[in-house]
Amino acid sequence: MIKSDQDYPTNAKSDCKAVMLLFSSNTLYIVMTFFVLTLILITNDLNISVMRKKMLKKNEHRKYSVMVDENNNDKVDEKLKEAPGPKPKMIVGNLDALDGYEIPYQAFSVLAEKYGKIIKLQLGSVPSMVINGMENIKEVLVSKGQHFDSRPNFKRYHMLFTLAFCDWSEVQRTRRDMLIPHTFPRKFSMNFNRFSDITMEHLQQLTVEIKSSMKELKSVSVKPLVVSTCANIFTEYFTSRNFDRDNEKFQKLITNFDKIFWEVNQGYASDFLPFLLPLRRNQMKQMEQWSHEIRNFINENIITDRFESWNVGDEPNDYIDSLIDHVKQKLQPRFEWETVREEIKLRNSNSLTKFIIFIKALFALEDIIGGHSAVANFVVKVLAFIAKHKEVQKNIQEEVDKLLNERSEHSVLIADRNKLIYTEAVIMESLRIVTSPIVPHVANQDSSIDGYSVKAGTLIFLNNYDLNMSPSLWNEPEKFEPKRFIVDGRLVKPDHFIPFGVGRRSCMGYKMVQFLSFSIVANLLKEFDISPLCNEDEIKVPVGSLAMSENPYQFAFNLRT
Ligand code: HEM
Repeated sequence: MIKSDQDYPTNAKSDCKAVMLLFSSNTLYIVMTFFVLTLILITNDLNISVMRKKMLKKNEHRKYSVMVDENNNDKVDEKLKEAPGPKPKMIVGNLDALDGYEIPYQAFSVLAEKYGKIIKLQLGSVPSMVINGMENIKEVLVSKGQHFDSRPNFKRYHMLFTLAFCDWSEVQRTRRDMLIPHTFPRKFSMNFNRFSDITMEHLQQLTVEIKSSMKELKSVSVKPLVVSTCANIFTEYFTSRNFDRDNEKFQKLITNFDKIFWEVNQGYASDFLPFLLPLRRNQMKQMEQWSHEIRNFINENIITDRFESWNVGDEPNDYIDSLIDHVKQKLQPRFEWETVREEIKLRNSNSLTKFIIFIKALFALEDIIGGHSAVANFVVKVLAFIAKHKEVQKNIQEEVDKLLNERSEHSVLIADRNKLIYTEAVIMESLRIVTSPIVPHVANQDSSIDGYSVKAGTLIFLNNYDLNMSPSLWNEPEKFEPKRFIVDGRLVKPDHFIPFGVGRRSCMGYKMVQFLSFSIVANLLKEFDISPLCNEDEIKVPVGSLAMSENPYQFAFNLRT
C-alpha cells in the first residue's frame, strides 16, 4: 500500500498546535505559563541583544548597513528602508502566518503577494526575513555572500549535521576544500573511476536483491534496498569500508541517519520559541541517542584502526585518509581527533555544555557519510515519479536500450550522463519538484538586501520553493514534465533553477546526487519495469520536501523481456 509521507512524527504544525493549546486551554495555567515565558523571553531577548551588541561592536565603524562594491569591498549605504511585513503578535510574533500550509514555504509566496519580495517577520524570538526572487536571492548568496554566511543557532541543529549548520570560518573553508577532490571528482580522474566502479558493483548487488525479493513477494519495498545500497557506496568510497547488509549495527546506522535526515527537514515552533523545548524533551533525547550511536559506530568500525595505522607521508587513498593525515600532521587550521571522546563525555554528563559542539574531524566525516540518506530519499522519489508516469518510464528505457545496443558494455556508466539527455531531464524535473528549501542563512553583520536594511543576527529564508514552482517561471509548474529541460535536443538548466544553492555555502554533495541518481535509475530501468500496486493517481510525491517516512512506497518490479 502507498502510505502518505507523514509516518515519522510531528512537524511545525504540531508545535504550533502546542502553542495554541498553551494559549487556549486553562486560564490559570496560562497566567502561570505567561509569567514564566515572559521571564524566559526577557532573558532570551537579553541574550540576543548582548549577541547583537557583540556583533555590532565588531563592526563599530559601520554606522549604517553595508553594501558590496564591484571590487567586493564593503561600502556604506545610508538610505535604507525597513522591510514590510505583518504586525507581530506577542510572544509568537508572526509564527501564526506560517500555520496551515503543507510546507511553510508556500506561506512565503502568499506573504510575498501582500508585502512584496522582501518580507520582515518576527518568528518567536528570532528576527527573520523572507527573500523572494532570483535577483534578491543572488544578492544574499553571491554578491553579499560574506554578509550572510552564518547558520541559525537552533539547539536541534547542534546535534545534527554540523558541516551544513555551523557558521562560516577558516575551518569550514578548509573542510570544504578538502572535500572537493572527493565529492566533485573530475571526469576520468582516479576518484571518478573509483566512484564509478564502486557504484556499478553495488548496483549489481541491488539488482540481485530486487530479483530475490520478487521471488518471495509480489511487491518490493524499495526504500530499504536503495538506502542500504547508497550507504554502502558512500562508506566504501569515502572510507574504503563495506558492510554486510545483514549487519544489524550497520542497519541501525542507516536508520539513525534516515531519522536524523527527516528531523533536519522539519521546522518546529520550538526552534523559534526556545521555551517550548521542554515539550520536545523526549524527541531531543532521541536525537542525541541517534547521533551518539552514529558516532560510536563510525569511531569503532571505521576510524580507530585507520587512525592508529596511518603513517604521516603516506599517499591518501580516500577522504578519511586526508582527514587523518591533516590531523596527524597537525596542519592548520587544527582538527582535533581526540575531542571526539571529550564530546562523548560531555554528552554523557548532564551539564549544559553538552550542547557545545566543537569542530572535529569526525563530524566532517559523519556529515558526508550521512549524505547517503539525502541521495537515497531522492532516488526513491524519482522512482515514484517513474512508476506514476508510464510514458516517462518508457522514454528512459528507449534511451537506455539505444545506448546499450550501440556498444558491448552491459551497464549504464556514470560517464554516460551526457549521452542520456532524457534520463538526466527526469532527474532535474524530480529535483525541481521535491527539493527541500535552501538551508536558512543568518546575517553575520548589518547589511541590506534590495535596499532594505538587515540587522546582524537576522535569519534569512531564501524562497527557492517559489523559484521551482512559480507559474511566472515555469509552464504548468505542478505537472511532472522532464521535457521542459530539453531545448533543441540539449539539456538546458534555467538560471533560476538552483536546487543545491549557490555561493560559498552551496551543497558539497550535488555531484554525488547527480551521479548516483542517474546510474541507479538508468540501470534499474534497463532491467525492470516498475509499476505501482495501486492506481497511479494514488502515488503521492509531496512538493518541496526531500525527506520521507521510513518506507512509504511498494512497487512491483517485473523483469523486462
Ligand atoms: C537531493 C539531494 C540534495 C539536495 C537537494 C541538497 C541541497 C542542498 C542545499 C540547498 C544546501 C544549502 C545551500 C545554501 O545554504 O546555500 C546544501 C548544503 C549542503 N549539502 Fe546538500 N543537498 C543534497 C545532497 C547532499 C549530499 C549527498 C551531500 C554529501 C555528500 C551534501 C552535502 C552538503 C553540505 C556539506 C552542505 C553544507 C555546505 C555549507 O554549509 O558549507 N548534500 N545542500
